[in-house]
Amino acid sequence: MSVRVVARIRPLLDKELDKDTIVRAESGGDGKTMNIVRIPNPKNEAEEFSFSFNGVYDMDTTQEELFTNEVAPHLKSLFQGLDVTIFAYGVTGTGKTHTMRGGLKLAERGVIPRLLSGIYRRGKKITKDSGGETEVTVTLSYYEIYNDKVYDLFEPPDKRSLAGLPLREKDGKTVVVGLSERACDDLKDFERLYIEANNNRSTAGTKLNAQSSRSHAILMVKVIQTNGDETLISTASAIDLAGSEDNRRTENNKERLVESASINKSLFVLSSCIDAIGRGDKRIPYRESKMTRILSLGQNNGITIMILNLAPLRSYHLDTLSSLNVSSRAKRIEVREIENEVVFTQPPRKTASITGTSIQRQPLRPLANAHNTHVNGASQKGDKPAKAFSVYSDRSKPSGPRSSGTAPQSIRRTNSTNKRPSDSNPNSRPTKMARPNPTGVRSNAELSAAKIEEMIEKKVQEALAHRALDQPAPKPPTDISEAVQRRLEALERKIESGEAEEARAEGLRFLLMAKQHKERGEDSSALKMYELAVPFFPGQEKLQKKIENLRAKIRAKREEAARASASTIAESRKAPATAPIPLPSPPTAFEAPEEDCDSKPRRKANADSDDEFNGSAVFQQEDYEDDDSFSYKSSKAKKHKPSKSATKSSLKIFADDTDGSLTPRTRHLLDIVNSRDIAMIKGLSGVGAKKARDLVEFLELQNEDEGGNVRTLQQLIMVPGLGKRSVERAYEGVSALLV
Ligand SMILES: Nc1ncnc2c1ncn2[C@@H]1O[C@H](COP(=O)(O)OP(=O)(O)OP(=O)(O)O)[C@@H](O)[C@H]1O
Repeated sequence: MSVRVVARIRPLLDKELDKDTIVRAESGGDGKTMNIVRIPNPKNEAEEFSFSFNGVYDMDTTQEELFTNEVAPHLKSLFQGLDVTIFAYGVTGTGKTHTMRGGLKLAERGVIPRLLSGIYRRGKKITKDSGGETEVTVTLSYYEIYNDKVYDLFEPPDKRSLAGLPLREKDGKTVVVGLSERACDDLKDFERLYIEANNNRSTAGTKLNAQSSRSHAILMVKVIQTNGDETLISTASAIDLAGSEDNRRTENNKERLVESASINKSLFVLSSCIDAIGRGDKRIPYRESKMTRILSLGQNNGITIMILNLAPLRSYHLDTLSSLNVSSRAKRIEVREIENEVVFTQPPRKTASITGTSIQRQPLRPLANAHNTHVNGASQKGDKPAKAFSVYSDRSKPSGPRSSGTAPQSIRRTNSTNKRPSDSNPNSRPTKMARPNPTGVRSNAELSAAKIEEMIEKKVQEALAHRALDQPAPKPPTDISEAVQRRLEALERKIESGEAEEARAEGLRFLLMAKQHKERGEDSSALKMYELAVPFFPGQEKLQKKIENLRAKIRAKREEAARASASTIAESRKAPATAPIPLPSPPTAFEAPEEDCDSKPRRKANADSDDEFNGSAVFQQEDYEDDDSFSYKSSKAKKHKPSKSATKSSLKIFADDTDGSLTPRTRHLLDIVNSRDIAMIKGLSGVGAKKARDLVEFLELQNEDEGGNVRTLQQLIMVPGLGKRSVERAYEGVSALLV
């Protein structure tokens, strides 16, 4: 089944009543159902474009009509085990939040409260029809993606960590690690939780919308049906995306601009994903933004409904065309309608009990289609400690009075391997816990896994607090085992280096994207990416210069385009039009419209060429010579000054690089790497899941025209995060396989 795409045109607001409207809904072939949106060609008002959708809702459509037609029919499928994803997409101020959340009055309630109401009603009916044998429970997770960071909306903002919650791929699904989950028994519960959580959402007034969402908000409603020892879990996700905005119209200040650039970037990636899926590309750039990773359009099973929100106003003309264009392409995305399977519960493990209630360790299990890892931790507000650092924490949380007993405690998915949770969870580190304790101070076996995690988290908090105070962290307590101690130290080291590295890597990603946009001739997008890179490289004069040059170039292009269009109009007044005006390719949500008429890929050979990125034009050599995350990209510079690791490598395995001929082993290793198949890559010795993901992410950022592939082992060791030792180990592993 394809993604169902419906468009909704919002009415004029009071302040807009005198404004010109240009968007119309029309019925298609049968003369009854509205499924066409019409909008004039901005270059020739006499001509109209039409876009067809699975449904079109005009200005008079009520909240109830939209829900009844588009969402209610899928409630049955949800209870049959299908996941349902509904997301609102559109330019800022077009009514996404109104559609998804709506107002407080009954008639104004949006898709989300109506969805919950429908779920409770159906759940009660199922329980009643089964004579009370089937129990239906509902849990909620709610998070936002703000500036490409994930934050739990059930946590107050002051408890957020700077880095946000990490994402992990698990069994082909993206999960948010450390996200809380709340039991939600009825609509009253829901309203309380939802209103409270929405207060934590990042919104702000902009010129285009007095209460503009500055983040993408994702509500996950998990429906758990239990009958004896059988459990069926399905998830309804309701997503209110932030709106794309043209910053020449928003008059956004610096902070809003950063948010806006991040919003626009993620929406641009979404439209690139839609394009890539439409073209049938092998690689879809999901990983370039967290939102697209989570949304996983075309990869998620179940039912997906995209609601395109439109404003009818002329002032939105180009933006409206852009979003019409993106969403009409989304219609072609196929989604597999696969139901979740019924699974059998297993008795709770006795050892997992800490507080008297039975609490199971299950942070990273592939549970349902949840993005959530605390399946049974339907925690109450205030239970959760401040998260200043995101560690894998499967520490059981004390259940609040309401939460205990509401969410099932021991649900297992059959699509996970038939292992016990701790077996399939790499973070539970059972081997470390089982190590003998040479100090004899305290046996590891006496520590529960949850206790260890608690100690680690406490330690991490302490380290962070001391770092903030610029004081050395205190010596660790002596009553912990050596294994735990080693892990604590490793974590501390990670904290020390992690944040800076993460920030640098993010900055470099923006630079790389800028380069790619520039090479495609998309100067406005390139400019945005350079601007996004600025906070990561403060005071870089060359970067500033680059931005200024690009701005000047865009300005010059606009002036030239204006002159050209003025002369075309003059010409056309002289001569009658004979040929039809070709359908322009509307700008993407991210592109400045002016570029659209001239967005063909082209290469420049002037001084402004991005080839500078391969040398030190933007950054002085000393700025990045220690930065191996940048060194691979500086391949040309490296030719002149090979890295120490490259020149000094005495290893025989690197010898076959030099004469250009590759041994079968090297070729085999590079084939695995270039396959970009994470499962295969992480199977290499010395390359874990994280390195595999980073490697694939890195490869995806490489330009196709630069080859896009790693061709030698020397290049492979220069890939950020790998290094010589990992490559040697991977090579040795391949050797062992081939021997
Ligand atoms: N169908 C509708 N009926 C009545 N008012 C609407 C409708 N759709 C939107 N509005 C009003 O339009 C304004 C903008 O809507 P909303 O905040 O939902 O836009 P948005 O697309 O979520 O914007 P942003 O992306 O900036 O968050 C609000 O005042 C909202 O109440």
